[in-house]
Amino acid sequence: MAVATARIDHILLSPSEMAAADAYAIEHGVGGLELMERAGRGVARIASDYLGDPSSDLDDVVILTGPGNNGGDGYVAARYLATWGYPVRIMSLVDVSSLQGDAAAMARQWDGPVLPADLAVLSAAGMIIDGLFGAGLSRPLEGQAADIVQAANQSDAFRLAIDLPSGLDGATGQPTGPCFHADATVTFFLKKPGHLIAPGRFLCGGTSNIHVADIGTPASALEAIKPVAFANEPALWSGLFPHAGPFSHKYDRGHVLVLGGREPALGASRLSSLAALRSGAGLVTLAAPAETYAVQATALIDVMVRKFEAAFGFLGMLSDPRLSTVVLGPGAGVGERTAKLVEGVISKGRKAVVDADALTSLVDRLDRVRTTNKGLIVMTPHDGEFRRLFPGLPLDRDRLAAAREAAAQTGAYLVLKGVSTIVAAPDGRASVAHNAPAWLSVGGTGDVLSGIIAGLLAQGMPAFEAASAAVWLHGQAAVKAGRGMIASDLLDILPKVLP
Ligand SMILES: NC(=O)C1=CN([C@@H]2O[C@H](COP(=O)(O)OP(=O)(O)OC[C@H]3O[C@@H](n4cnc5c(N)ncnc54)[C@H](OP(=O)(O)O)[C@@H]3O)[C@@H](O)[C@H]2O)[C@@H](O)CC1
Ligand SMILES: Nc1ncnc2c1ncn2[C@@H]1O[C@H](COP(=O)(O)OP(=O)(O)O)[C@@H](O)[C@H]1O
Ligand SMILES: [K+]
Repeated sequence: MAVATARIDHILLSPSEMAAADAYAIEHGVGGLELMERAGRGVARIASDYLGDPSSDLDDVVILTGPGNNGGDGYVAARYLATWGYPVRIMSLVDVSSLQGDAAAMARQWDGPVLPADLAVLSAAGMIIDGLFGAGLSRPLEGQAADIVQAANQSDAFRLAIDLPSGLDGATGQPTGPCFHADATVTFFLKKPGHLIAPGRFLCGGTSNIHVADIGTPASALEAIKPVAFANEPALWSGLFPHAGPFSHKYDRGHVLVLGGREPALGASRLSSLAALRSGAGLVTLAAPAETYAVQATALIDVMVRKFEAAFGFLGMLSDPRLSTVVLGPGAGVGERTAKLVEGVISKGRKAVVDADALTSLVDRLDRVRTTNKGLIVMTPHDGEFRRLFPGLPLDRDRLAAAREAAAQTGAYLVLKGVSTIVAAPDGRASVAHNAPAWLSVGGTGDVLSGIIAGLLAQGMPAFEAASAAVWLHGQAAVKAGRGMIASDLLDILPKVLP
């Protein structure tokens, strides 16, 4: 399938990959000035959508321009908006004579007012468009740039960012220091990871206010760039999503084994078991530690419950080759006993979803997992678990890089949970979710997620797509559940969001 005809809008490009795409466009006959013309026109279009029709009582649109091409886009947007009848002024951070290349050429085409930086003007603006810095941001804002951004943030004006809010790192979604707080953002060709990874997504104005303008970059640019980051949307994984066919048998649809939890978290493994069934697994067995058997067998109707006394009893269940996928962790208890079970499952080559207590049990024991690994492992840490497992990785500075590095180090698929859950594969691919509502942060939802992942793995879905699909479905079910949701609500709603 040629990239040019495939759906591509879920692809994310880092700022350096975007620079390569721009260079490719220029090499292939789309001139730099033409790219900038289209970029600025795209910004003007979106700005006019937010502003409404031009009228004499509109407050000024102030376009902030900086030293690079982001400012060049600002000059183009100014020209279009003025032509369409909006009251526009440019406020330039730099002396216009210092501009170079395309930006200088676009500045020459602007014959309207150019003001020096003046914080008072900002407080009276109706809209502030940020063309200070975009993908070329190379250090934290300071001095006058920082003052302007802070004054813009305090104004009542609508704030629109060109490409990226100034001060936001497009690769990581982290502000590098002072940062423009946009109500909306217009970017070009494709989004960048920083548009989706929190807090970047919120600094850009939230998913529904992040717009992508087509500036003529040929999709064939992606063949050379070979993108490895994706927005977690159905286009990424729906082609591989398992669906029961007319002749499906329950054994074709996978059999998941869930390690049963212990007091006080017996419900955690029940949530995982039911989520695996809801996501389409044909059979689910919960392996209950003997003292919990009666409770679990009474509580569960759709899930089979088997009793075990010791590690060998649990691992002995895997003599049934149909038990292809195991969930380890929810409510399992932290310590050597759980670590041994994880090691045993992994050494038997089963697909393993390693979550919660099983992850904490692996702290300082990750090497054992690496050396016994014969199968496919998906780890689902939240920040606390991630920090304990991978203390050297830059979680606070760059979640995407941290998740990728953890996957590369362990050979496992990483699901780094949080506001914008990241799935990272050992081969470098990563997806960034942007659909989870804040009310998903309630006890037990992580257990549901690990069950969905296992259910999809058991049906043969490849791990990167299975984990990404599970994260998306989990978020989507939570959106549909609405505020006040509890983890078990997700089980009932899941069938309604399945593709
Ligand atoms: N063909 C294309 O490429 C297209 C590009 N497009 C647009 O171009 C934008 C990228 O343009 P760009 O590469 O010129 O970078 P931009 O963000 O304008 O700033 C770089 C300048 O800022 C400076 N600087 C950086 N940080 C700083 C700081 N904290 N404080 C002070 N200075 C700082 C930096 O200086 P330096 O790092 O070299 O010292 C350099 O001078 C992109 O976001 C999109 O809007 C579209 O038109 C589509 C076609
Ligand atoms: N602010 C938030 N917005 C959206 N999703 C969130 C937020 N905080 C947490 N989540 C999600 O909630 C789930 C919590 O999982 P986890 O921390 O494992 O909880 P538990 O162990 O209680 O099941 C994860 O899927 C995570 O991505
Ligand atoms: K900007």
